[in-house]
Amino acid sequence: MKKVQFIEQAEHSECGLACVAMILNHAGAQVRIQELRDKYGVPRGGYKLTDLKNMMEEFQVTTAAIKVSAEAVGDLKTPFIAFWNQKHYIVVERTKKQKILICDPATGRRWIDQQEFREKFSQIGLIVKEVGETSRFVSERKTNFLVSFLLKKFKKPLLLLCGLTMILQLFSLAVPITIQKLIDNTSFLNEFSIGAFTLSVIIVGLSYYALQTFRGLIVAMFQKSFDYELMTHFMGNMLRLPLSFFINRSTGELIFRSNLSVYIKQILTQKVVLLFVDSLFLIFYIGLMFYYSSVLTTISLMIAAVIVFVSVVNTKRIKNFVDLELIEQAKVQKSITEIIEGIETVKTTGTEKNFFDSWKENFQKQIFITQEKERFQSKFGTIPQTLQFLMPLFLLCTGLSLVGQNQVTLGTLVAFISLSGSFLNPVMSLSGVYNDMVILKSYFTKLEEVIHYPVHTSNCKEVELDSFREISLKGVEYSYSKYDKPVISQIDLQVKKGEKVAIVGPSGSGKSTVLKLLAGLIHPTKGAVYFNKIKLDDVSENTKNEKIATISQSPMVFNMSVKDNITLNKPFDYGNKEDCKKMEGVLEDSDVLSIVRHLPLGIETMVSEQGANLSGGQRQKIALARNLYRDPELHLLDEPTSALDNISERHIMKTLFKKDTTVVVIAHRLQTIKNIDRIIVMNEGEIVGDGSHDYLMKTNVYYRNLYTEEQKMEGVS
Ligand SMILES: Nc1ncnc2c1ncn2[C@@H]1O[C@H](COP(=O)(O)OP(=O)(O)OP(=O)(O)O)[C@@H](O)[C@H]1O
Repeated sequence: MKKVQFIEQAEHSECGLACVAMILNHAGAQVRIQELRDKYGVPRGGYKLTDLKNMMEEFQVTTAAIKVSAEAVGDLKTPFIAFWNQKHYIVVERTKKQKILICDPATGRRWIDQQEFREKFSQIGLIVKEVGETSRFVSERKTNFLVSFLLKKFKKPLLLLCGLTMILQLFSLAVPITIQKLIDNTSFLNEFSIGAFTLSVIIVGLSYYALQTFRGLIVAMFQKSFDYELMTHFMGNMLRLPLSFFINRSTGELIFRSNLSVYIKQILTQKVVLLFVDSLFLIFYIGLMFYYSSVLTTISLMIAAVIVFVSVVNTKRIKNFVDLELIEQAKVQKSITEIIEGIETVKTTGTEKNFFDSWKENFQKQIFITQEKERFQSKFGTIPQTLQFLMPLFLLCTGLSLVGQNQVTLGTLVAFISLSGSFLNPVMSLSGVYNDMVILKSYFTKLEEVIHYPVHTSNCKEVELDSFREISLKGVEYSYSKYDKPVISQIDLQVKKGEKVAIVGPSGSGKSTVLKLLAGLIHPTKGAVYFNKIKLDDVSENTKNEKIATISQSPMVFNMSVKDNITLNKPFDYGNKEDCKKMEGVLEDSDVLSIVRHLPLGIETMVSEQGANLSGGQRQKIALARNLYRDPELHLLDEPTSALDNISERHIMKTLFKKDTTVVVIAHRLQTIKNIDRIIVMNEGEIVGDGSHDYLMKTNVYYRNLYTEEQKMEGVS
């Protein structure tokens, strides 16, 4: 029966997508989860069963959703998607009388018993009815990144490494030949003189030492540059990824992935080079062994075949353990990151024990799997080692009888045993390396998602623009996933140079989404955003960075000085009058002056990680100062003063609106934007009002309601 290729979910809400990918691949449509993610997106709450059905239909795999009891699943055609625990999807791969093999995208492939199945199965399944021809869709494969990366950047050191390893192998080949000559041919030593022989041994020993040292140095150099290149590639790519990539992904999981390069480089340098060289040398060894004795060679080859067989069988199981281990390790990393990031909430809610227990549960699972892996390795991984240990004894027994029959000389037997030891080393390392290659693949798939994630690029040449004249949204719609209702729709909005526009509306009405679209952080699913009548996607990053400055709802302050947080590491010269004047203006306008006045080192005072030594309002002021320092032509501000007191808020808004730059601001207090020229009112993803406060109060029921509600809350009649 064809096995289901297990696919792990990368985000908490993509279990459905992973199950679809597993079923589609099983049906013959080679599709990766990343490709489905790009095509359908990932809704925050996950997919409905009908969405999964529709997706598979697009690949010509017809399915049917059925209600079925846990007892009756044995009659269903496998694999199928099962609704699990009322909140999750898994694939049921096989059913036996007492056991069921499941592929859970969150925890891996495992056999479970009937009782667990009965407890967790939510009695709904999606079974495959028919597989059409066109499902044999083969997506365009990227060339193997690792191979092309290695060949492009490390061809020379790798060749050098292979060359050196080959020379070192030749040394080990020379030893048995010499032993045979010494034992069988006593005149051999006379031909040479003891002194000359000893000298040759010393020279050979020194050369071996020099070569080993040189090889070690090359390995160290290769590891350093491989680590550097892979990580810079990973980080470079990660920073270029669109915001949508990070929206539903866990920080801990991403950190965990970035750390995998350490293992990859170790496996690559210590094992893969050996694999290449060893496989070349096996042919030499076998040839020489045959030359010495075909009977003994046959015995050695049989033992080697058993070793390879056992190792390959073991490897499959070990790969399973490694996949599970990686999933659990990532979970542990995720929970640690979450606890550290949310330590304030953990403390204020008094939930230290709950978080500790949840971390402990994950950690226990992780170490349990590691222990299972180690136990398996000690039970079965040692079979090849035992055979390796026994082989010289087998050879000695058979060899001695051959010596008795004068078929081989004693010297040949001793040389053969030494040679077979050297022959078995590559066999052992080959099977070990196969193991490592399989593990390497598991590690690498985790990095690959970041490395291969498509970066949003424009088809046209990017346009540089001198100045900002207007920004507009035309017929814009945005949804987080294909089957989700759009969170905003039919948005037409034009903001001209110099305008001050406020966006207001109830929570969840789509204000931040509009702002993110204007900033180019996300891309419309329908319609387009225009900057000076040019599609925003076609405008160069340079222009966007220069002309637009955005503040998100929870701006980040970094672990650097207040000054560096404002300049974001751009050069700032205290000796330069203009730099100082600009900074003074910014500090005054953003009211950061009131903060730094009380700090011991002024603007050189260090801010803790994530601004932990500042108040929420102080962090907002610094973020505003950062925007002002950039001196953009368009400010996009998402509730930039929500944590500020009324006085600071009024001061900041007043200075912002006084400037001749264009400002689009989402406001949570209507009082502060009452006097602005233009207010956009949003409700349920649509623009329902556009005009001045007075105009909207007269004509717009949504705005009037918002305003009067606020007035009531503030106790003004
Ligand atoms: N990552 C996400 N995945 C799916 N839906 C999302 C995601 N982020 C936001 N939404 C949904 O999009 C809709 C609009 O959200 P948005 O943040 O734009 O509203 P908002 O008006 O700015 O709200 P608030 O005033 O509370 O900030 C909401 O219904 C929200 O639940």
